[in-house]
Amino acid sequence: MSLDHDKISKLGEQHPPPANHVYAYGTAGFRSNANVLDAVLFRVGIIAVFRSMKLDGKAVGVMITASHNPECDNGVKLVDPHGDMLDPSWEAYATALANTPLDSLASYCSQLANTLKIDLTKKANIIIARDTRPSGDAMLSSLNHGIESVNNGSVSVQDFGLATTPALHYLVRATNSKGTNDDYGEPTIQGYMDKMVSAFNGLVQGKPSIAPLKVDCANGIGAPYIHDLSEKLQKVNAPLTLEPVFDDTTPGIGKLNNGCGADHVKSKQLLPVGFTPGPNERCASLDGDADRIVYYYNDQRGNFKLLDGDKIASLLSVFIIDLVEKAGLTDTANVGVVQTAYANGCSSKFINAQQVPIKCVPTGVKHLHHAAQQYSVGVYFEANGHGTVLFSDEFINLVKSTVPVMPAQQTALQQLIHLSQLANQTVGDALSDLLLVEAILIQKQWGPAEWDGLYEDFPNRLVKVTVPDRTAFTTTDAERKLVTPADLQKEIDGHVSKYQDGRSFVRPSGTEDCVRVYAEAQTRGQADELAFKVAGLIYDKFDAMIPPSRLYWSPHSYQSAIVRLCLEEKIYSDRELDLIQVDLNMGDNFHPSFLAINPAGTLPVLLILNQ
Ligand SMILES: CC(=O)N[C@H]1[C@@H](OP(=O)(O)O)O[C@H](CO)[C@@H](O)[C@@H]1O
Ligand SMILES: [Mg+2]
Repeated sequence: MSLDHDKISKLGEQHPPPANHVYAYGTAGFRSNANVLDAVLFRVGIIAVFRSMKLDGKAVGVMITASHNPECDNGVKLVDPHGDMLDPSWEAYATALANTPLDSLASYCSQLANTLKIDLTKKANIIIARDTRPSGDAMLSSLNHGIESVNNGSVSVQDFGLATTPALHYLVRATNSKGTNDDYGEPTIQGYMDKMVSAFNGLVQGKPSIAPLKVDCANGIGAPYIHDLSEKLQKVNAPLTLEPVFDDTTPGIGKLNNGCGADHVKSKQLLPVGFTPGPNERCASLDGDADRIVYYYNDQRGNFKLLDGDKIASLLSVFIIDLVEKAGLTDTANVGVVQTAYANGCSSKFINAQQVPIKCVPTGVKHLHHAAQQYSVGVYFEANGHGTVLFSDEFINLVKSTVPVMPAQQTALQQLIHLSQLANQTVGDALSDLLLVEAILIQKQWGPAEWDGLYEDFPNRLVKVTVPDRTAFTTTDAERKLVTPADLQKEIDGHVSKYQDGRSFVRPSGTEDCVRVYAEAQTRGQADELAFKVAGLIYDKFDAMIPPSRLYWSPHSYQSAIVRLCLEEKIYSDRELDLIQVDLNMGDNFHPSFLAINPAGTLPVLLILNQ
């Protein structure tokens, strides 16, 4: 059987790629402004069918989302039959197909099917979902056209409409495992919710309730899910009440992720705009597709305190180790935590002190997920709040086959089973993580301050630097050290050595055209200063490529670098800037200053000194 070239060409012509646009299937699939994605969606439809045919008709997932990005963006990523990310070897095929010119599209499809040895007579099953973005409908229709263009009559499509990313991952795994020994659950949204609620209930039954949790839904798809979850918890009299805020999902009014959501809170280290929780009130923020969550609260003195992915991982690992010990499995099971270079140094110290091994891997969920699979119980979290807990089959079998000798051991064994059913086994999941955290807080009867008291974070700063060519930056040691540009690492180390507990690294972003600079140190001022000094090194190196400055004075090279950064990212009007007072104690010429960061939250755009 061969492909119908006419059909592919005719349908493909309705979705022409824009001129001179190069696409890449990155860490988060294809992602950019929605207005250049039409052709990509069409081609992803083709790849999805091929992938499913190649895997004997097992369901593969397609999620249309741009997560925490602004509402005008969109994106698409593929989910493999087990519910995890697309096999990396296929990322290259997806990239190649997305960049194929229209006139060779049909022939390239045949070539690809040939290379991949795809039996074109096979069935294919595609499961689709999308987030609340206004461009979602058009994206969906391009995707369906792509699927149709290679439909041999045995392609089935299940469209779940608006859904969160982790729900889609669940649906794919549940669909493929239905009726097997490895049944993951009912392949419906209802089944997804019910599985979590029932596992949560198992963990908290009979416990006294704790204060309500305010949940910032980023004005995204998480909103209806949190409302639904809240009703379900009420129905079963769970000791937890959810209070959704930022839950307006009206498309096209620009509210999605705007001044709210997990990315805003984590990267700006600020509350959602206009949100004023009372002292010690526990709050959480989801991102636009509800696969990330961060917690926070204002302490008694009104200081904003962030409980990010590292704090969540720490809470989970403390709880899990205790359960494993009570279950009598410490000698047979290995519990481990997987982090990236962005994990706060204090979290790593804390986790190590609990005798839990930590593995540091490169940024990107696929790396964390893979590393966590090596443990009996693998807790993985990116600092930005994306993560989950994976339980190996061997460990679950061990728990099920262990005969308890004491009631406390029996309880611990049962709780481990509930935990394994509550934690999403396919991908980071804001709802499942929320319930995991809440179950632990309920068990411990802790408020946010007690949880926060596990350890105190080092202040840290993340800035992004636009460079002419980010591929000039290569790294080693799980991205913590630069290999190229030559000698830059030595210069970074030189700066770092001047700070007590200082740490800083530079790596090229996998999702944006920039390099990221991370720094942490003992005080906020030192962390900022170190980040800017390292950012300055990069600017000084690439001096010639930076547009001429028309701004301010520059007594020190790195400072001029910061000022020049403004031009790259354009100057925003005063009203758009968030002014944060920082104490930049950088030598005699410097005085307490104001640092302004742009609305994206990462880049310093203006330093007003001598105020
Ligand atoms: C510092 C940071 O938060 N980086 C994010 C970001 O990757 P970059 O490669 O840094 O652009 O997007 C990834 C995909 O969403 C996410 O996995 C990762 O944590
Ligand atoms: Mg997301």
